[in-house]
Amino acid sequence: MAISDLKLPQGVSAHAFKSPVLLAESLALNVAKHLSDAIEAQGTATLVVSGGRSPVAFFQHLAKQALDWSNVVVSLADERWVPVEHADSNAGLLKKYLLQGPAAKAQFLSLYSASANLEQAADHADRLLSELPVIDVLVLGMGDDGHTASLFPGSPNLAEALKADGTRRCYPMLAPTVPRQRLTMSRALLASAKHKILSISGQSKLTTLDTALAGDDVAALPIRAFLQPTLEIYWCP
Ligand SMILES: O=C(O)[C@H](O)[C@@H](O)[C@H](O)[C@H](O)COP(=O)(O)O
Repeated sequence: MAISDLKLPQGVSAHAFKSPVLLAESLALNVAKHLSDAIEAQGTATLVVSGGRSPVAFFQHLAKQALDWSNVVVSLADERWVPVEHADSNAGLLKKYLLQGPAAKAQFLSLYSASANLEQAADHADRLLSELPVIDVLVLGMGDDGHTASLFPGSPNLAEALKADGTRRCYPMLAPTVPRQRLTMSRALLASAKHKILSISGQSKLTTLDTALAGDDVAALPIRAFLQPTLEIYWCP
């Protein structure tokens, strides 16, 4: 199927690119524009990004954008509960590819803490996130199973974390794959972002999106929580 076959609701738009590099370049320009507009309007800008493997090129392009990085706060939609030195750490990924050069001046707000257990780490991140300014730009990813951030179908805290009007900012979650212990921003916090973007690649994710658009059980496919105004979808094969 093609991205133009998706039956997108009003307020949800899609951009298709021929390659991951072209997507990364365009996404970086779009995000940088929103961040510089926010800095101009309010003095600071807040960016929340996702981890995984596919955002590397986007991070590298974004790091090259001329921005007043010292006035940018960066955080993660979700984190694996591993120290920053661990190969699976999203904070580690960010430090390696985004918070480099001038972008190293950005303030990074980490969800990870070396607490006694995952629940305590989530409580710690929840408190810390009360200091997070309004999110100007959110970049989500999505798995083939319809998870986004670390809102995984079947995870014990999913129903709570998916509450549209919830006040908690961070939840402990269990992923189906290692590292299983995750920390995720709640749906309510993620949805409060002013500009929401979903960046995905590959045919299988288009199929997941098509299935998600055809139903409304958010717990079955948590990405459904974000397929509503306003969302920009970036896709490449
Ligand atoms: O820490 C994580 O794993 C992510 O934040 C996760 O939600 C990711 O965005 C999706 O799993 C898609 O990952 P890819 O874009 O690498 O396929």
